[in-house]
Amino acid sequence: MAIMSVWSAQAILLLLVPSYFIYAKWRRKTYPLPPGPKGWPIIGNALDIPLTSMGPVYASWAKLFGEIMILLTGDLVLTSPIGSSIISASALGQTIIIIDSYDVAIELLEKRAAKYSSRPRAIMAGELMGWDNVFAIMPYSDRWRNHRKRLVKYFRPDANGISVHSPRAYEFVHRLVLDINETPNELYDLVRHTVGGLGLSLTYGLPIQRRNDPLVKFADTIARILSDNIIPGKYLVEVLPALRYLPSWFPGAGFKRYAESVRWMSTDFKIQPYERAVEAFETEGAQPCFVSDSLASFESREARAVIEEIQDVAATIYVAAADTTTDAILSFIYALATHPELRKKIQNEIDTALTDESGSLRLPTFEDQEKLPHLTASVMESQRWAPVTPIGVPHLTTEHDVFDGYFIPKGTVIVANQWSMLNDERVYGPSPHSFNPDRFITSDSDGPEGAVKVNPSIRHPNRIAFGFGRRVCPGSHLAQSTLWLTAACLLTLFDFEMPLSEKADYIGPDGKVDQRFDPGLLCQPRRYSRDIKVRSSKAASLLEGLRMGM
Ligand code: HEM
Repeated sequence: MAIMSVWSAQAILLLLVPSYFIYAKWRRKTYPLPPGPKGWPIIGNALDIPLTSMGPVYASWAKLFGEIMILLTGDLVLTSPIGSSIISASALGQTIIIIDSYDVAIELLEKRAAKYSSRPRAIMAGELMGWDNVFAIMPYSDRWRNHRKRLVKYFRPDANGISVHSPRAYEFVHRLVLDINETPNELYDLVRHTVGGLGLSLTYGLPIQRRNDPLVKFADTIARILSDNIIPGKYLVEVLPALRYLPSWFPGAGFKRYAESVRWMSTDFKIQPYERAVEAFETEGAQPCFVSDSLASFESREARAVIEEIQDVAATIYVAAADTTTDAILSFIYALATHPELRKKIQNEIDTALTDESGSLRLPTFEDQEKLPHLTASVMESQRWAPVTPIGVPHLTTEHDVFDGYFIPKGTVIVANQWSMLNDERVYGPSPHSFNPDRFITSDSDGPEGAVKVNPSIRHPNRIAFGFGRRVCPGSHLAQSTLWLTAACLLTLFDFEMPLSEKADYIGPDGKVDQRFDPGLLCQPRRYSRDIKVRSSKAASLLEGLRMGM
């Protein structure tokens, strides 16, 4: 009996395995890949894949390569593409799918998250330079899940959606406005230093100097090297992984020699600040932080593994938080410096809401958000108009899928074109390339005559700007809180102007990213000159009060 059942099991297997492959092949044949540009043999679309202005270029593909509509006009038959919310391309055998619509992003990245939540292999930055401990680039796995859980637990929001770390955000933002008052020409570096310092303080609890803090400088150097080397397409080894086995001395293996020369950085950044944090726990000046909080709630797993995990997550925080939040703040300042009429409108709103009966002005707090709808709308609009991550961070599929009649193979790189979703006229109204916070404003029927509020029925840009599904940004509450508070404090205290010749939209008239912005993976206005002054005597006395209290 037993032998019979082994035989029949084998026979079934013999029949099933080939049938599975035939079925898989048939399915691939039955369902085509989504439409997209025609590629060359072997290299596919490798020469078409944009390395700059990706958001608008991919959006133009979505318009161009959709289904064909046939128009009959008299004897004439015209064909016109009607666009597609999902398109595909390939580069050296790697399939890439670009999602151009919010609804499709929700369907695939959120509702079918179990298949769409991995990340493409990062050979240069991860495997060769040693940053594979950063969970933002880890594949979908238990290791990633454990790391992410730790970060989510610490960076949670309160009941009003504000980061639980808002007291530390106040401390750093108040320091920032004092520093800008002292050296307004250093605005760019001061914002960077403040955001980095806040991230490191929350992670390691170490005291951070107001300027030129050595830990912030070290972290900043490292983050720049990492972000320069994570650019897709920069290294051939990303598409031909076998190249990673070339010996370092081999001609053309310069990438390996470079990776080896900077590999120490990933180890040092993981170990050094962690050890300093642990030593500093008992010393004066150290504050509660991610490391102290995580070590206090040790779980039953082996100690060494837990410590490694805490070190890894701690190292992830700076690299994920610093550039992104800095860029969001700099884009906001750029937008308001080039739209003086909007800035004045918001400052009037601030004066009305924050001036007490005796006529003195106070600094804004998170409790003021509802009283400052124009300010909140302008923060939302800056995230929509110049999104920090125009094409998000790519996901990778871990199973075959079929969507809307299209085949999406396992191992496909999925790009969510956030820029395109944030420029959807059907959602955000006409002229989406222009900076116009009023698109988020509506009348408030519960308030006094003429009162306005943020329109809750227009999709909040944060719903798109922080990504989707199981990989959605776990630092979004801290980022939003820091951005709103910085914007509110800056507008309360300062006037900032730029020559009108410097005014530009993120997207220029040619449909590409304007030269005043970085056209790469992160959107950042290039260094700009502007004139910053304290805006009134009330603002000056507020700054003086703040200085005395520090
Ligand atoms: C304005 C500021 C920020 C923006 C626009 C932003 C945006 C994003 C986006 C688009 C993703 C990818 C989501 C996806 O794959 O679908 C992401 C991931 C991530 N972000 Fe942020 N982020 C910001 C600030 C922060 C901050 C302050 C932190 C840390 C406290 C943080 C930590 C992370 C981490 C760890 C990931 C990787 C998540 C994973 O792979 O599971 N981010 N962020």
